[in-house]
Amino acid sequence: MATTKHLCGARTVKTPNPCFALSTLRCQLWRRQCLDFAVSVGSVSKLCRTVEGSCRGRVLRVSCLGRKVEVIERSERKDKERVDNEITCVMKFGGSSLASAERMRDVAELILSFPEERPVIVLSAMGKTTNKLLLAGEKAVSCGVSNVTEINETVKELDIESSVISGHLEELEQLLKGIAMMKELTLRTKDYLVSFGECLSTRIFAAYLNKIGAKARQYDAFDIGFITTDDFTNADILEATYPAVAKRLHLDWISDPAIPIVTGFLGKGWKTCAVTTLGRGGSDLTATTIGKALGLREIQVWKDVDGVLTCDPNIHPSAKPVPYLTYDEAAELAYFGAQVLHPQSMRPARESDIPVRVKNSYNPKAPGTLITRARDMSEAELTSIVLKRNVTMLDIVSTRMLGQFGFLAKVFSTFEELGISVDVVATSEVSISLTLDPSKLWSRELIQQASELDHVVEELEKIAVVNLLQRRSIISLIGNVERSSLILEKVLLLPAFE
Ligand SMILES: Nc1ncnc2c1ncn2[C@@H]1O[C@H](COP(=O)(O)OP(=O)(O)O)[C@@H](O)[C@H]1O
Ligand SMILES: N[C@@H](CC(=O)OP(=O)(O)O)C(=O)O
Repeated sequence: MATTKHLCGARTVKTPNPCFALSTLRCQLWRRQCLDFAVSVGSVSKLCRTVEGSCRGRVLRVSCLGRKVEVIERSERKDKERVDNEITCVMKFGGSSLASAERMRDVAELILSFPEERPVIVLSAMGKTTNKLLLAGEKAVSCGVSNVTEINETVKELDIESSVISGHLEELEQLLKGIAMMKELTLRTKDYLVSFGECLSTRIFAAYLNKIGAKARQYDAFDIGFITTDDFTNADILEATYPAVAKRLHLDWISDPAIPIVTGFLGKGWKTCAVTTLGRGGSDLTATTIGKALGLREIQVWKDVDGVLTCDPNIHPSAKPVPYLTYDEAAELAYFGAQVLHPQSMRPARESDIPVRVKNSYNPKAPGTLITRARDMSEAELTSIVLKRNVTMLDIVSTRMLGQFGFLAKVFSTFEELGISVDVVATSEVSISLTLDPSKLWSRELIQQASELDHVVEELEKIAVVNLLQRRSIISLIGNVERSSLILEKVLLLPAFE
């Protein structure tokens, strides 16, 4: 049974007429950041009856009786209680699912095969478009402009008006000419350049859905409220994104329902207002952010594998799907190198407790992996093995005597001052070995990286002997921490380690 409780402060609003009551209520809801719900209340204000809708994961009911407006929060969310026609889930399709015109058709068919769902669709760039755009940018710097013609082929094959993307293709050509002229490709320009991948794929897909009679509307994430830091190529999503995205998608949905097709990976820097990207694979994060913003029932990420696997299938082809994971396990897995999910993508899902399902767009019948807050760990030992390559490692040995205090504090304050993120740490009293987060280092220019590393070593050499080791790897075992001794025992007894 769902329990009900009054929303404190907005319980009863006595006003001269119901419309006035509703506008007062709307103000209160706006102040509480219940933006999407405030909008839906606005749209039914003329009916002045009872309306129920979800807002940031909460189900709210508003009853209007004459001059009284009552707001009730239903604390238990139940599917059957959801308002008819509400958006139900987000479905994200990555480049691996959208490699060709034929794949676009399959994905459209897949989406329409779930008539009970009313999804928001998040798309990455088609196939390897992001890499190709980066390559085109680098070529433009060194030897002039190259052609990006494959997209035109897709448009032809799907029988879509070329005008859908012609403006963007012209803009892309101009940009490449600009890069060739300047002989410079900054991080900011790189983000603008790769954004064409998602801007084009979403426009093509929305046009195709509309052509086959499924009403769809294309959105650029940077235009609907995805506000980020200005860290080009590795931006973080800011809190203001949630209410803004919820408001925009909800408003459009209730006034003129159409399947929203949103660009993954992209945002808008809050200071520069320039296009930013969320780090490679960032469309997963776009999907979970939309899930949290709209308080959806489920977030689905559709890949080219049967879910999260026990290891990278490119390393071990007989890797098996893992049926259940917790948000924490999935985040660790992603952070320590499993390419299948973006490292930050679990955060919005965990914060709003929305299940994430990893599915295979090439094999939709496979159950995939369900990621939730908790799972039955009674049988769990080792869940997955992950490899992270290209790691920089530092061995730092104190030059001071044993028993002197403050050594570790000095080491970590050096990293803090230089703004460098530390990954894995092993310590003894006079020595410390640590690895540096490659994603944070990759986001900077190579020259800058090298000089930053030199600077770290220089600073640390004031208190220690430092050995810098590059191109190392970390192998992580993701499993039940309560059984870590057992797992380590098994690992260390493997023949390869004998
Ligand atoms: N532990 C793992 N489980 C599943 N896939 C993995 C794992 N480690 C690496 N991968 C690779 O990740 C790929 C899927 O991720 P990705 O290419 O980012 O998909 P998409 O482009 O659809 O977002 C798989 O094709 C697989 O090769
Ligand atoms: N297109 C971007 C963003 C992304 O999320 O891609 P994918 O979903 O294909 O990993 C990239 O290649 O990084």
